[in-house]
Amino acid sequence: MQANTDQISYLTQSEAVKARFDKLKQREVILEVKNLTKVYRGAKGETTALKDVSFKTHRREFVCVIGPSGCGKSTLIRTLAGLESYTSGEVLLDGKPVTGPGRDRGMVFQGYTLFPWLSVKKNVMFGLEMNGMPSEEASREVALWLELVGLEKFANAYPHELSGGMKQRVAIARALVNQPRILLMDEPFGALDAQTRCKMQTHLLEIWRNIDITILFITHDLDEAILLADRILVLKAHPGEVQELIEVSVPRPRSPDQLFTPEFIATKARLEELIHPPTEPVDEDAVSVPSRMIRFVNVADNVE
Ligand SMILES: Nc1ncnc2c1ncn2[C@@H]1O[C@H](COP(=O)(O)OP(=O)(O)OP(=O)(O)O)[C@@H](O)[C@H]1O
Repeated sequence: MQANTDQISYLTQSEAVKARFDKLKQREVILEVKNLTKVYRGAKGETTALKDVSFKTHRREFVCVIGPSGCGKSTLIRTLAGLESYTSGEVLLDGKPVTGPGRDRGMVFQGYTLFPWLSVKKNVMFGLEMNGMPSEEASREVALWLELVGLEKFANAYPHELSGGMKQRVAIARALVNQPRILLMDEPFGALDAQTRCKMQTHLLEIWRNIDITILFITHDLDEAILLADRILVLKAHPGEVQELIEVSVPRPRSPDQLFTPEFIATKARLEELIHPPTEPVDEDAVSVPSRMIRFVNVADNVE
């Protein structure tokens, strides 16, 4: 693939992309986060994980959240899921405050969270049955969602018989079967190999195109964020604050073939600039490589 080196600004939008954003912003707001602040108080003192974070997500919008380690991505998604309390601010779903977990939010995590003792079908049915849906009806519902994620032939398989990508497809079906208003995804493809990850990204876009779902997706991978998102929320760390909410100018439909287009390159350069600024303060997780390495074995030959 040849890189297209024509330089454009990441802010430049074609007429079609601009028209799409204009339309998107007219859609109803599904999620509104207003001045969200979360302070953890522990033995070592206070940590402001999120400070005055504000943004809106429109119906059927795909928003990715990126930022350096410790910028509060997990805290944000856990708060939106209702699994974490917040110190101040507001989280509104369809205009109503989020006060705890609810079926209106579906969750998909990086770790495989399927019940190993249940079949694929039973894993997806679990939530419906817990909510009192009769088995026969739940079974019919599940069949539709398994078809959507391409796993209808694996309904009776058990999680240990599935690949990592297939397990995540089950997790997506399980989250969607409750027909949530928003799907919250915390690095769902982070544990997959590069090829499976790429297939899953394409598959997720296909699902998103076909159903009425709004997605908030956390990732460390800049290419993944650009490939998937309408807008990318960039957070900075210590404290976790919004740096920029970027409208991705890469036209849809998206595919990995766009990786070297001017829009993609310009957006990625901007994200790199925000996440790895030249005068970056000391990163607490950075591992420094010692200039001289201790040898633990007395080998006669050098390997290179
Ligand atoms: N339970 C907790 N108690 C105290 N501090 C916490 C707790 N959970 C997170 N933090 C702190 O809050 C900040 C944000 O953490 P969080 O895990 O949300 O960041 P993150 O962006 O998801 O990080 P990573 O990308 O490394 O997973 C960090 O400084 C972290 O040390």
